[in-house]
Amino acid sequence: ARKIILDSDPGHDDAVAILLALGNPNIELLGVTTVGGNQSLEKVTYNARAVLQKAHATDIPVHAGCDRPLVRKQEVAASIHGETGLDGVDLPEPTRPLDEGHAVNWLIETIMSAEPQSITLVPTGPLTNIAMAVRMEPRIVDRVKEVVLMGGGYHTGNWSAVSEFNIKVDPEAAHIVFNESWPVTMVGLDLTHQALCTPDVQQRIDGLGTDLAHFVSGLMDFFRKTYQDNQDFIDPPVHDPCTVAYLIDPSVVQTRRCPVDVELQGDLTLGMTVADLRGPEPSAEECHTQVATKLDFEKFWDLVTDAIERIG
Ligand SMILES: Nc1ccc([C@@H]2N[C@H](CO)[C@@H](O)[C@H]2O)cc1
Ligand SMILES: [Ca+2]
Repeated sequence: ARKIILDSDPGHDDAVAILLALGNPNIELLGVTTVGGNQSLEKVTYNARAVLQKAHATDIPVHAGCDRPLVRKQEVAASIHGETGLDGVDLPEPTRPLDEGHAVNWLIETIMSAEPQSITLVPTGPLTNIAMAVRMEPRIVDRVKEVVLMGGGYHTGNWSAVSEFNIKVDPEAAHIVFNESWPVTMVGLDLTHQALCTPDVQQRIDGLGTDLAHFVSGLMDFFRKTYQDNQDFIDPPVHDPCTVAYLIDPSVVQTRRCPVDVELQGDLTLGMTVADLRGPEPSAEECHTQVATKLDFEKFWDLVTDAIERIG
């Protein structure tokens, strides 16, 4: 199984990413680290613990990380995820205490003590923790198998005309992550806006009939409402689990190898992930970054539904 660490800011779609990682047998979730993003660090950390509790996964460690971006002031997405960061459902009280120690230290220790190339980093929030880890221990870059992150977009934005929330709230951190030599797969909005939780999809999940299934359906009800009210979508795009789905079955997500860098200076373009799609596709030796382009909608939702069913 593919060993992964989810660095997240739950968040309705982060919650689904956690469940997909827990429920799919091809993924071994080593732990969850949290970062301030969709809501405050305190709130997203509680949410991560509560989602794991909901899935009876109290063996999974949760470490809290950075509570704000490296340079800029914190910006949350309460308009989308609500005041708690996971509005719309009742959360169980976590029984597992928050794990001791800062997430950045745990990330470094875990990666440096593991078999080289055995751990995949899956960030689904702002990249503050990952950037800090790289600066504290540069050797993790060569030991991590790859980074598959939800963030950015090469032809669209959601927090400005051209930039995506996870990148825009901490563009300096993203610049660090994209410019290290490790393999980076950017699962951006171009891909994740295809991962719509349509009423049919939601009914299929709800129809599993379990408490967890109804919980996920409740998350989607709230997410649909905020996406309709604030982003002019009919159905909510469930961004974060697209990263895990790609790791489970690469055929679910088509990719295109290309240089990607992050804008730090632009007035209009701050946080934009600029992908150079011109010319022939470079090789992996020439270019360490690739972007996700096309989702296999049916396969994706099969994986999500199957994972929820397996958790029970
Ligand atoms: N409008 C909006 C803002 C932030 C997010 C969160 N940031 C990423 C998508 O921009 C996902 O990780 C999701 O958790 C989703 C929608
Ligand atoms: Ca997220």
